[in-house]
Amino acid sequence: MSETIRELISEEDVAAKVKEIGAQITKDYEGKAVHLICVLKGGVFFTCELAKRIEVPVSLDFMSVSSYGDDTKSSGVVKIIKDLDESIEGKDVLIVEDIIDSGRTLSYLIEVLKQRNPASIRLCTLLDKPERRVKDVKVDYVCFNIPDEFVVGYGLDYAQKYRNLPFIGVVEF
Ligand SMILES: O=P(O)(O)OC[C@H]1O[C@H](OP(=O)(O)OP(=O)(O)O)[C@H](O)[C@@H]1O
Ligand code: HPA
Ligand SMILES: [Mg+2]
Repeated sequence: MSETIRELISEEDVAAKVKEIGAQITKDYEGKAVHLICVLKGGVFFTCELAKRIEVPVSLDFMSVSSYGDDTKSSGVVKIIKDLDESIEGKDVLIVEDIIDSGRTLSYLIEVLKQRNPASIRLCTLLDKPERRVKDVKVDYVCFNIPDEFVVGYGLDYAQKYRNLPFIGVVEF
């Protein structure tokens, strides 16, 4: 069975919105440094583009969690595959995600990171699917709200494919 991809958000629209959110973050963190935590693998493209649009000092760390495996449905179990390299104690942490869907991944991650005493913790996501929420998550920065469809591109995968698409597309089976 092979799938096709229908464009949902163009490369140009993503770039413009990332710039806008970067400017908002710059304003909100004025006089501080921001410690970005990229949630691998999906968050990596967005993190790189967003970091370039933030004009306060930025540091970066990476965490890898997985709940979807190669499926379009969450397993419901979030696993830490790679933890952070550095302590976040006293830092202003901004978690950067590609998508909040059921909310399971982020509600788990926020609980884990809160225990480590950061000065603050906020969440920025490229995409939000609010209709699908199972776990409540407070999202501070959202680039796009999207309908309940499985999307790929700009870091998001279906069975590890399509992460490198420069736009956001819907998978049609
Ligand atoms: O809100 P949720 O329902 O928990 O879904 C969102 C999470 O699922 C995806 O990760 P995935 O487990 O597919 O790992 P990946 O980023 O390596 O593709 C996505 O990148 C988010 O981290
Ligand atoms: O729509 C999606 N696409 C890719 N990965 C995902 N993980 C949660 N939702 C999605
Ligand atoms: Mg995935």
